[in-house]
Amino acid sequence: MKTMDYDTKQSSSLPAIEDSVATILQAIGEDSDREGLLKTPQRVARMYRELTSGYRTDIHEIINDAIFASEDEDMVLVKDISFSSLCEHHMLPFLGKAHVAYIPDGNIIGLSKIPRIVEMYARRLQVQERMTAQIGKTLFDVLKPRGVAVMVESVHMCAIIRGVKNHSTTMTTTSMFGSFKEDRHLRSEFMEHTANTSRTSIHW
Ligand SMILES: Nc1nc2c(ncn2[C@@H]2O[C@H](COP(=O)(O)OP(=O)(O)OP(=O)(O)O)[C@@H](O)[C@H]2O)c(=O)[nH]1
Ligand SMILES: [Zn+2]
Repeated sequence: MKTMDYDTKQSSSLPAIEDSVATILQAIGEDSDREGLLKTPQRVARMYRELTSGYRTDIHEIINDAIFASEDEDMVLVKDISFSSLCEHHMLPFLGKAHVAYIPDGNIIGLSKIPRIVEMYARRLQVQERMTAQIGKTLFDVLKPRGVAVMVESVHMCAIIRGVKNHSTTMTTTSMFGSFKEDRHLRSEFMEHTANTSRTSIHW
């Protein structure tokens, strides 16, 4: 498979994150030597490594050649893929669901690979719009289907626990490629399928 630019950053330095967290603890007036905080810098460093693992994910390892020939030409829709990401402005979580559809053009992809692509882009510092587009573009590139549609619905902690403190707002973003971009009937069909999704589970 051809190597493509998936905007990855390979390194993550645990000691540098630990030092920075210790600095923050001191800066907010905490005693970083008290028992409850002794291991906090290491825990937080491991947490950030986990939450940003998508920078170090290899798309080809994920796909693992699970692309299969198929005559099917109808829409394939994988709904309610749960994810959590970090907003790049505040480094606070935003979490919700992604819905991904494609129209095959000779090939289908292993079901689990779509949530894995979502995870790859969620586990980075993101804005929801870019994450939505990256998921769609990657599926469009690796599978080469007739079209791809992605919808992401989420709640942003940075708008809930701080700042505007709006507890009921959700954000919905879409990204369309190929036939979904060109054909508004196809787009409407996708929107209808995703309209019934259970939004309550991502309400705060
Ligand atoms: N479009 C978009 N905006 C986001 C996303 N995540 C966070 N934001 C917004 O990014 C903006 C950053 O605005 P700034 O004015 O620079 O930061 P701020 O002073 O903390 O802003 P407030 O949240 O309004 O207090 C805020 O409006 C956030 O709500 C996202 O995924 N997409
Ligand atoms: Zn934010």
